[in-house]
Amino acid sequence: MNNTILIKNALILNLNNFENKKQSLLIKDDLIAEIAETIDEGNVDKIIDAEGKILLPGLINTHTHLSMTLFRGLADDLSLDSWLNDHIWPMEANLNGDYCYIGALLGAVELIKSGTTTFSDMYFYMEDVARAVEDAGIRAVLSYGMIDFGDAERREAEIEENLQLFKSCNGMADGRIKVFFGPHSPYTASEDLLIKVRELADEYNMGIHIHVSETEKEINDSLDERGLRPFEYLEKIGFLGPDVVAAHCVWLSDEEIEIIKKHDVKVSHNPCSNMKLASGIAPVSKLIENDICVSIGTDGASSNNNLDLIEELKTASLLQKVSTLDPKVLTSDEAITMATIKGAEALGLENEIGSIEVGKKADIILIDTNSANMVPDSSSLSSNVIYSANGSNVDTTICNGKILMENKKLTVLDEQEIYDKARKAIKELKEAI
Ligand SMILES: N[C@@H](CCSC[C@H]1O[C@@H](n2cnc3c(=O)[nH]cnc32)[C@H](O)[C@@H]1O)C(=O)O
Ligand SMILES: [Zn+2]
Repeated sequence: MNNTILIKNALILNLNNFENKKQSLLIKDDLIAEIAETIDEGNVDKIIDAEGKILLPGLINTHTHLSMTLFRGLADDLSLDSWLNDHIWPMEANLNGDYCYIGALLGAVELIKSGTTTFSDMYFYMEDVARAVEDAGIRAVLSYGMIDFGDAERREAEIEENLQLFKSCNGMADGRIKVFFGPHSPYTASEDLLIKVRELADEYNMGIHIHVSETEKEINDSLDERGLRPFEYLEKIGFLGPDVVAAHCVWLSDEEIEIIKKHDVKVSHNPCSNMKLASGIAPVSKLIENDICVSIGTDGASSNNNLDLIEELKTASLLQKVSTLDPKVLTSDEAITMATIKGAEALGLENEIGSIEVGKKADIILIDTNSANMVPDSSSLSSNVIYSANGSNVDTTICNGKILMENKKLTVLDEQEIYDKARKAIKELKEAI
């Protein structure tokens, strides 16, 4: 017996279809089954009237630390170095699986409410994050953040932990969960760790999620230590490939842009985190000019401080315009692709998600234009979404054919209960310091 949902009168914002034409879309089980001007309403289980609403693919956030919602507002106005070493890492020392589960659920509430259906995460206690993903109904790529600082024993344990996560969670939750390797960065993971990860990623056909070239300090330290910039070093040790998603990529030489292009490395751009930690401005328009796949990420809620991907896209666009003094760069159409098809490509999921096409997974959101900040209707749907809207204009969120929010009401998660538990968790974590 199929579960069918008909969405009618929707303005579909698709990659090749930036038109204002009302259409209907039929969901059968977890898939988009039909898109047409009209679809027969008989025999469908549920009808959603999307009059005045823009329909687009569920958004894809390619760099998060979801459980860090617990540390939102904990330590603001600091550099990355001090923020991590003096504040975040001491707090993280007291985390456990239950705290990470509740932090991930809080993150999931925020993602669903702001229209993100897929996120790529790197953190600890990832089996518990997987449990939260399963319960919340969203889609995720999960990696365990591996750090060895050159310690061989720690290296073995970290790799084992990530492999264990792969074995226990890859394909879990009706295929909504996929597992990647998560070597934290070239400054916290040793050359031996990175080389081993490359070998295992090839063996297990797993992607790799890593932070690269986030701050100027990272570049200078890398030059001091090895005489090479981070991407030059990663290329030299044979680490790079099309399965690598590099978060940040702020400090890049022209030669490194060539290296990224040559190895088809995927970039996750995180403008709010880069601005807040004063890390710098990633040369995104230059990367796009070079046909490099640039996706979008929020980073953790503790360096952002929210997970609103529409706000992130607007920031990305405006930041490129002001830094190049060219208003034509990073248009709203390009911004939409960063959170949809480019995000899917970055995660190797382009055949499943990232666009509204028959046969793809039914990961769909509706944005209500009947809101003060979206009236009158812009001639371009993407302009109205990127420049005028924010996550709170998202009205309906569907993932894998299941409705997770309708008319701004969550259908699966109990948000008040989650807020209360998250407040209690952070209180306990602060007391433990
Ligand atoms: N197994 C590791 C866990 C690493 S999880 C990933 C780490 O990335 C940290 N993190 C969050 N945002 C950033 C960032 O922007 N740059 C670098 N690290 C970050 C986060 O706090 C967490 O410690 C360990 O034993 O420490
Ligand atoms: Zn990060």
